[in-house]
Amino acid sequence: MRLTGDPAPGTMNSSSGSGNFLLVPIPEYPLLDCVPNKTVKIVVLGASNVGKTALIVRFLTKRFIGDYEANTGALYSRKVTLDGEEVSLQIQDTPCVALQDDAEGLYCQEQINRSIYWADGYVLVFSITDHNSYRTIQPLYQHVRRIHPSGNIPVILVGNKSDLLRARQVPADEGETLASSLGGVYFEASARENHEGVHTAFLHLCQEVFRALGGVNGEKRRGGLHLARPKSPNMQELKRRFRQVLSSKVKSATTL
Ligand SMILES: Nc1nc2c(ncn2[C@@H]2O[C@H](COP(=O)(O)OP(=O)(O)OP(=O)(O)O)[C@@H](O)[C@H]2O)c(=O)[nH]1
Repeated sequence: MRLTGDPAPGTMNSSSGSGNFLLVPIPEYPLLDCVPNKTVKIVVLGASNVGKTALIVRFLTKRFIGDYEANTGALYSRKVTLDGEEVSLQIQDTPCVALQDDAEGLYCQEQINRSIYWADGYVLVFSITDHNSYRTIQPLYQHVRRIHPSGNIPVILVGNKSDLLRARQVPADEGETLASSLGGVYFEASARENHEGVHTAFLHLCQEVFRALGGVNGEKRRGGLHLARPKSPNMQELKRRFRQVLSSKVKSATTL
């Protein structure tokens, strides 16, 4: 969801007492200043109403914000310290995805596909109170895989709304099993009640991405995560050149 209000770019306000915060994406410094290879790009994906925006806002501001409008996909930027190094973190909020009637395909806007392509790491969110939102995760992950068919996909699975235990529809062990089948870690969190859980989850993914990109001292692998396989050598062309070299050698031998 998008946060309510239309404040001037670069501002963050709270209307005191009402709990109705106004917030826009806040680049803490111009995106152009971002140091290549020290930018961690994360996208938050999931079904409708699972708390994607609430989680991002909780992570960035330590606050829970209750009033939202439909999400148009905001990009948030922030500096974080990872492995002792200052890194530019960008978090992309997204509109919701939904299962198609056959429950295997996804309704997924083009804007989301672009975000998936752009990102280095993925926060897949469902609500523990909504089994349908849980069922979207596997097809959603497959969708990410289709966009990044090769290589490592840093991912975490977040079961949000853990404060609503009485309404739980997805047991924690189902979340854990699913996360490990995707090669990620499962976190249960409540954007409403708790900052620590949300912080731990996001930071875990940031670290994973940062290390995958090369970390502090490692070889920089930006793009390496998503690099298309190098083209295999063109054998026809190689043979043609080989014949050419051979025939020129034969010619020079016969002319001696
Ligand atoms: N109880 C509870 N409610 C939450 C929590 N997180 C979000 N909500 C509420 O759930 C609703 C949806 O939250 P959003 O953050 O807008 O969810 P979203 O996934 O961005 O929604 P879409 O825009 O539909 O994609 C809002 O009413 C939030 O106040 C949580 O941890 N616990």
